[in-house]
Amino acid sequence: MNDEQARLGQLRDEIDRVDREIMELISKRAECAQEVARVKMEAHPGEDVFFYRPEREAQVLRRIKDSNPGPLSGEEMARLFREIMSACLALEKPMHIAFLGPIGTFTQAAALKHFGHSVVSVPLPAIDAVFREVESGAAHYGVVPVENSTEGMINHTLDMFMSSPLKICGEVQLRIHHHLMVSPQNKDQEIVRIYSHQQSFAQCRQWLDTHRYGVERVTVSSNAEAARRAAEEPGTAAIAGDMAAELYGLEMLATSIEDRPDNTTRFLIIGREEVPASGNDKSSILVSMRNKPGALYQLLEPFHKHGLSLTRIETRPSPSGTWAYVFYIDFEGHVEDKQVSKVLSEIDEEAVELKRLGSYPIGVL
Ligand SMILES: O=C(O)C(=O)C[C@]1(C(=O)O)C=C[C@@H](O)C=C1
Repeated sequence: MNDEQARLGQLRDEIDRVDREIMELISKRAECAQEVARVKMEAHPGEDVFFYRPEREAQVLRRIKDSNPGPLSGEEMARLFREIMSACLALEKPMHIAFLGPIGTFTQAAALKHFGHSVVSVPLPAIDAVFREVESGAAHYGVVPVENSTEGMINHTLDMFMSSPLKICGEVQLRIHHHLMVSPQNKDQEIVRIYSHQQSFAQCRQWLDTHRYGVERVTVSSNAEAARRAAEEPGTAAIAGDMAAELYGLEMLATSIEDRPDNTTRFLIIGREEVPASGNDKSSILVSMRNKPGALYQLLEPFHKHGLSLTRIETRPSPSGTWAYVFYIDFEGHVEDKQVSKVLSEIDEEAVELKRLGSYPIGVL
């Protein structure tokens, strides 16, 4: 045995020993989670117990990120703990998560990033179907896209909140990388058609105009559907993400072709109950004001007066004649905070209608 082999042998023995310790500790943690489930059930016999605690998960992940000693990055360590917590929660109660499908979409990637892989993920064909699945109780939570840094708001999601009783329970951001991909059998063929979702075409417009000018672009219902078609049809390619490429065994012709290097989509987690404060939260509301001069000023003034940061304000057309404008507003803070309740009661005095969509932890991962 040479020096290298001897040294590698020692290090691998050490890794085996550490792995055993990690396994014992993870098992201990899983037993604690099982005990937590027993305590929750005993305290609420016969009731619908909420095993998933978004505020607690955000606190755990923040603590891990902040106290991580390295050499792994804080993000990487939090990702590992995300999966451990996901497996612990599945022991308490397997969670059903509805998302805008089909399998292989960026929304599924966002759902797994937020909840970890130990959930039952339920693909649905449309944003309103995700809302319905959660409203009916068939799924515990849902995941829907709400805004993209290149293309702006996903209005369909915003409009759903006007009529839905669901609450926003969390948010997750995903860096979106688009790739041009083909079936390995079609690799050397000329591409005459590219399939993708309309949002992805929009996010890759300049790249396409420069590198695939004149090739037919066909819009389909999702990136995963684009990948499925490219896998079957000779002479075609798809623009989609890593998950779809893997699912349909496609090969990349060009990677990360999005026009903006920071292309990011924000997704919302929707559920049936309100989330207690986690210590670093955001809130969302829908407000309709009377159609009179100074209405927007009246709406925004309480935020300034009480020192609350707005993170987004969007105007949407009213669904009925009585609503002149509907504003969708995100701001920092939780409804349990004194400042937030002051702002909301001041807005309530002036507004035609104020709908609290929920307070939820600012995305950690
Ligand atoms: O603290 C709880 O209430 C738990 O159920 C434990 C635990 C965890 O594994 O840390 C699991 C699931 C919850 O979503 C939050 C935390």
